[in-house]
Order: sequence, then structure tokens, then C-alpha cells
Amino acid sequence: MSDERRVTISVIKADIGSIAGHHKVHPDTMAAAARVLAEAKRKGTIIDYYVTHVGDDLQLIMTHRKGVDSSDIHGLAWEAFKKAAEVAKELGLYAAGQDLLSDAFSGNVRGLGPGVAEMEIVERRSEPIVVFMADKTEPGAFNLPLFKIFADPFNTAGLVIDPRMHDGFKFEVLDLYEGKYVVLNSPEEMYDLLALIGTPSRYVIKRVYRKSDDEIAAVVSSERLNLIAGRYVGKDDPVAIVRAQSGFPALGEILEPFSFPHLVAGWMRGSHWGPLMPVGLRDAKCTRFDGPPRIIGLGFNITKGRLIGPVDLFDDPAFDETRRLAQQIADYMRRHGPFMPHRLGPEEMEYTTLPQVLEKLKNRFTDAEYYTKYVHVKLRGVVKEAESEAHD
Ligand SMILES: O=C(COP(=O)(O)O)[C@@H](O)[C@H](O)[C@H](O)COP(=O)(O)O
Ligand SMILES: [Mg+2]
Ligand SMILES: [Mg+2]
Ligand SMILES: [Mg+2]
Repeated sequence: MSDERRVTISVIKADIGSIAGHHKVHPDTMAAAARVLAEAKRKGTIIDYYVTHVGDDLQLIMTHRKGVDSSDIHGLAWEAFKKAAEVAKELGLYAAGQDLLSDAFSGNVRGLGPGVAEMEIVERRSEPIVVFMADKTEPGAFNLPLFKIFADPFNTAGLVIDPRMHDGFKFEVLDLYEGKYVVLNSPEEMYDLLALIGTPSRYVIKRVYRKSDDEIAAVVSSERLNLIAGRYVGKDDPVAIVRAQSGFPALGEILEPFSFPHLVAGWMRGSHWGPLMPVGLRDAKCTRFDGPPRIIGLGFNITKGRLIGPVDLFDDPAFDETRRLAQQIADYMRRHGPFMPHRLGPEEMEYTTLPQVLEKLKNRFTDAEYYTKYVHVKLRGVVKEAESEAHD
């Protein structure tokens, strides 16, 4: 295959600080990052780039011929984030440099804080792709839509009626706790797949391949910041790249699952379930209760490595009802306040005061049997005495 058609798409993102809270990236920080990428394009390190944001996450979409995990490309992204973070610091933006967890870059941004989704492809005659970018949620948020896109015939008609997709797809699932991969075939192993990815905090779909020829179809960023930093440093805010058309799901089949604003973990303080709201770029910011979690979808064509586009795919009345439903779900969930299931379970909460509360109360907890026999009886006696005194 000629090298001319081999191209890598790298989407690398980081929260380098934002205006008025964890709300929205400042345009001057985007400009600082864009200057670094423009210079790299001039020098030929990358073919093309597009800088954007969702909420407080700065997004670098780049094309090049250096393959995935290239230290040149990761180094370039790191430099762009550093320059943007400097501007964020100068402007006194909130949480400046938030996702840059290390001072030293050592060849790869993985493990340093930024999120990465990359795929190397041989460009088709026409190569449509969608880049999804979400804020206030985690990588597992893509499990449900990717399952629907690549495994659910009620979503993707092509699985049934397009001969090029009829064999199905392979799902590479990453166990975030053990750091292990398993590859499962759909439709044959669909129930096993669902058994895993139904726990999106632990098992995430990392890549999807077309089964008939092992062509890559989708890739998701899978960095879990709290597992890297060992403490809460914001939510992971994942990104994904999905290839469309001509033997891959049609653009409309790729967008269709997002018409259902499914519940994802994240939202306020990374510790609440909330609906994933698809929005256009103009609404790519988090407001109500630091959310609700938002996702944007930008469509491009890759042509000789150039990024043609983008089109702002959720900026469309076809998603108005989804947004309205998401608002209603947000209202319903919010009314639970600090109660589960709006609040995540204790094992999944990004930060919690529970250990301190338990420590403070530890001497006030009484053994249940002793409590019923003596303390409770005594308390009831006191009440009875008080009642009879009141009647006298
Ligand atoms: O989850 C959040 C931010 O995540 P993010 O930066 O988008 O990864 C927010 O809800 C914050 O946790 C919340 O605003 C409190 O922030 P701090 O005051 O602790 O910085
Ligand atoms: Mg932030
Ligand atoms: Mg964010
Ligand atoms: Mg984050």
C-alpha cells in the first residue's frame, strides 16, 4: 500500500485551565495551542490540524504520517498544552495546567494526564470520520453508543443489509483496573461483551475492528486520571474517533445512539450520574451543576491527510428532543440531591468525605445488640418517664 495513503489521526486532549470555573476553554489558550500546531504543519511534522474544545477540555485533532504513539506527535501535543497552560496561568484562569500531571515529558503523553485516541489507516477514496469529544464524564460513556453502532441491528441497519458489515465487528475491551485487554466478537459473543461493558467504570471499549478484514473502525481514549494521579484531578472527559460509510456504519447510524441521552458517570465533582447531552459547538460548555455532561461530534473527510471540515453534527434540530429529554432527566436526577443513585456508589466516587465522617463518629457507633438491649431501652425509659411527668 502506498505510503501516501497511510495516515494517522491523533486526537489528544487536556484540561489546561478554563474560565469562570470548570466551564469553558478561553480562546487565547486555544490560539496559543494553534500557533504551536501551525508551526508544526509548516515544518511538515503534521499534515493538518484542528483545535477546538468541549467545556474545559482543549482538543487537538491532528493528522500525520508518523503512526500511533509517535514521540514527535505526543511531544508536539505536550508543547501545545504547555504553551496554552502558560497563557491560562497569565490570565489567572481556573485550574490552569490541571491535566498536566508531570513536569517532564518522556516520549509519550500517556500516563501524564492528557487523553489520547489515535488510529492509523489507509485512506479510502473518500474517508469520512467523526470525532466525538465529551466533558464531565469518563471513557465508559462510549460503551453504550459504540455497542449500538457496531453491534445492534436495531440501531445499525447495515449490520443486517450491508454485505460488507454483515460478519460483524470485534470489540477490544480494556479492564482499567487490571490493565488487561480481551477481544470479543459480535454477534457471536455479544452477551459476554455486554456482561463486561455494562460496567463502564471498569471495562471500556478501547477499539473496534471490522471482522471481515480487521480494519480499524473506532478508537476511544481510555485514560483514567484518578488511577494515574491517585487522587481526584477532574474527570477524564473522553474522546473517540469513528470511521463512517462504505462498509462502516453510515454517518446517521453513528449519530443515532446519541439521540438517547443515556446516564453516564461524572457531572458535578465527577461523582454523579447524569444524562449525556449532545450539543453543537456553541453549547459546548458546562453550566448547570457543572453539566449536564456534554458531547460534541465533528465530522471530517480525510483527504491526502488533510482535514476537510468540520461539520458540527449535533448542531441540528434533529437532536432538540434529545436535549429536552436530557433536561427532564437532569431535573429528575437532581431532585435526589446527595442520595444514590444520583450520587455514584461509594466505590466509584471521585472524592468523598466518608472516611472523615466515619472517623469522627467512630466512638459513637454502638454494637447493635447492646444498643437494643440497653441504650435504646434506656432512652425509651427516659421518654416514658418524661411523658408520665408531663401527665402528672
Ligand atoms: O468535575 C468537575 C471538573 O472536572 P473536569 O475539570 O471537567 O475534569 C467539577 O464538577 C469540579 O469537581 C467542581 O467544580 C469542583 O471543583 P474544585 O473547586 O474542586 O476545583
Ligand atoms: Mg477542569
Ligand atoms: Mg473537563
Ligand atoms: Mg477532566
